[in-house]
Amino acid sequence: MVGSGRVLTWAGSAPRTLTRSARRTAGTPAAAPAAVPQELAALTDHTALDREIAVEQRHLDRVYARLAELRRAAARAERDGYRLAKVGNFGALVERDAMVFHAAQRRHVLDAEHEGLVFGRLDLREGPVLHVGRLGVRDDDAETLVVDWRAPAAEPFYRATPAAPLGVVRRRTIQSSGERVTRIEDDLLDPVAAPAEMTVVGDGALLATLSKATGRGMRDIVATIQREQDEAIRSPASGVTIVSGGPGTGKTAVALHRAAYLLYADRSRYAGGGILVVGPSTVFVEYIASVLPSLGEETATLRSLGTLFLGLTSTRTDPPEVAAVKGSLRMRRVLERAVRDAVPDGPTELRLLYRGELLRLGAEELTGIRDRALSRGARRNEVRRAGFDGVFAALWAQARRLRVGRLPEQRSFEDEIADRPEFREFLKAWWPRLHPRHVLGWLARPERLRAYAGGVLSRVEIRLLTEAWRSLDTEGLTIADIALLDELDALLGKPMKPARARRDPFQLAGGVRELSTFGDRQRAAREAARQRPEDYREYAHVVVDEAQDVSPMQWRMIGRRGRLASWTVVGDPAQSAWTGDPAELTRARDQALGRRPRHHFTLTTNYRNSAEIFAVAAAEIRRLDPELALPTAVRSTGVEPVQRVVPAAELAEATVAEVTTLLDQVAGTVGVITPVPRRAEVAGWLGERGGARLQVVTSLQAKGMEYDGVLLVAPGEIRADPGSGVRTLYVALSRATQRLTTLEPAD
Ligand SMILES: Nc1ncnc2c1ncn2[C@@H]1O[C@H](COP(=O)(O)OP(=O)(O)OP(=O)(O)O)[C@@H](O)[C@H]1O
Repeated sequence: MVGSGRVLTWAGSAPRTLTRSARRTAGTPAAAPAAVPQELAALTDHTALDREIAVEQRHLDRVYARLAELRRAAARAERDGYRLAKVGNFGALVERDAMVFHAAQRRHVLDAEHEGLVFGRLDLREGPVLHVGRLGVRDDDAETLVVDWRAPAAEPFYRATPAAPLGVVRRRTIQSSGERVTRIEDDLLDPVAAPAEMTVVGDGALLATLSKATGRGMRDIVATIQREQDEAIRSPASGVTIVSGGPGTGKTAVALHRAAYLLYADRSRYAGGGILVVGPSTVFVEYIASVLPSLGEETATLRSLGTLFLGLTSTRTDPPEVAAVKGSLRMRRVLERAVRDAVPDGPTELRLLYRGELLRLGAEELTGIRDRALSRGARRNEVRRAGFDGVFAALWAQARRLRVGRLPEQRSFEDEIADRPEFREFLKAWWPRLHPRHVLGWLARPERLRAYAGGVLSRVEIRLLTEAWRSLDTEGLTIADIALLDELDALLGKPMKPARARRDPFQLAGGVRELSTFGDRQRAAREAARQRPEDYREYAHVVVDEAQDVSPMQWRMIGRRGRLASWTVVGDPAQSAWTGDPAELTRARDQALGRRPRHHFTLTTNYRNSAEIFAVAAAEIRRLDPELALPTAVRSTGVEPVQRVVPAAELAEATVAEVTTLLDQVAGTVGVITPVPRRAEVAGWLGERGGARLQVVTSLQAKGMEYDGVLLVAPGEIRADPGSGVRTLYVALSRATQRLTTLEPAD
């Protein structure tokens, strides 16, 4: 494994029985395969490979036979268990629990995890051989057939290196298709302890995996997690785990595997409370959506920053300079002023004829009543009643001052007025129940924005917002607007509703555990996730991906959902498009994460890009910071990126031609990355070409994405943005696994 050093490098997948001299090569760290030494190449022996595959096949056959048995036993045990439960006492319930749990757990997970069930083997200095897989399986005499990848016993599979073999002599990665072993890849970690007959085969599992074509969705990396990644995945459950590293270092993969690890380590806490995974865009969330289900975990909630608030979906991005204003903490002050203001076009006075006298409240009095009701941080939707009471009190005082004849008791006076439809209409129009979207609409009125933002935002910033919100009604919300809506929601508050107790799906009343099987628990966790209200905020764990692009206002939005949570935060500052105040960003982030202890991890190897592609991306970011520590790309393909300049008039034609070439050259996906304003135009040029293999995204949507081939259209326009152009271009240049072409239009 990378970082642990390749032990032997083989031509093709030919196996080799170790010789003394070969063993001595173990422990030489090398990120990419070296040339095959002559002396070793001579030892190529296909029979040895077949023999090793046959050994693993025998084990796999045992595992699947045992699983079939367990499934049958589980069905039987469940039937018997339910019969027992009919006895109806607590003891019977507990017995049923014990009876069916283990077998049903295996049965359920087997259904989800059939493919690639066993993927690893450890030959240890001492003790029996261990096989590692997607779930744990024991034989009927309690012998361990497979260890769950998340169990402590599996740790050496990910952590052992030649320098610190942790008792592992040989680590083997096993690939299979259905129930058949198709390939094995070995690392010899402790050659001195290796018995003479030990065989070591393969090119190394990691490189074999990385060379596979990219699909539309991200894959899990459970079979090839690297040591530094494993340390982050298994870091303590509490507090905040912060993972940083350059492009392609597996930050997203680590974050998702960590979520699966936490669900394994403490299922009732994390499945019950819920895990929220936040990514930058809907395109990205779709891309990562299959990873957790492929690990047998379906209960996490995946959201993009544009879909975190009350079922709204926004995919539009603002230009960086506008996003910087909308994301600034100063917007809080602007929004606070807005929520205290009078409703636009609402009534400015109240006139009521009461027993021949005119009762009148003017604008000033009404404002005074509103201000008093809203004092001390009261939330507008929650204190409507106080506002109404203020109006009643003012009218009553006036009626008394005017000595209205036959004035009844105050209570009857109020009842009489409250019965009047025109009065009720007034109250509704004067103090309506407000949705955050209403108030955002007020901000889109230039005169109101100027009033709210005066002294808080600069004139330039106010102009930027005015321009941006001019199209609010026609083009809809942007991703940055969603955090403003969430802030407004917090400021406005909710109208009071009677509290409804939440049922804990993991417990029966009286503390008796109702749900006894793993299947039941999984279903209950899914059910709990479904039952969560739209604005659920009590997540047990929050994962923030591409954290470098979360604005201060967005940190506040996410923070509201993670007050009770532990956190995993992954990102790379060098890829940030944030051009606002960095101090604000730190402040908002620290506030969201609170004082929980922090655990920092840095990933240093780029698994995505070929070395040739990453060299181009690295040169771009070095324009900003020549000293920046960058990851090392592990694979070299020998294919240099293509950089073309074409006359602007020929850009469409060249785009179509280059995309066609890339679709031919790579087996997997092709991404076309464009400057934000050009996406629709470029997508139009390409039409239906490439089908599901082709995706056209903006440079901002490209965050976190990965394609086998990338065509980058007009990179110079992306770079030209003075705030974050170079960083955004760095992101775009680091999306490809195999081929990268850039097309620059020339004037
Ligand atoms: N240990 C591993 N084994 C196999 N593949 C891996 C491993 N680690 C990462 N990868 C692959 O490398 C690619 C990049 O991983 P990922 O997207 O998680 O990186 P990232 O650090 O989040 O990148 P970026 O910051 O550029 O968005 C993915 O295809 C992932 O599956």
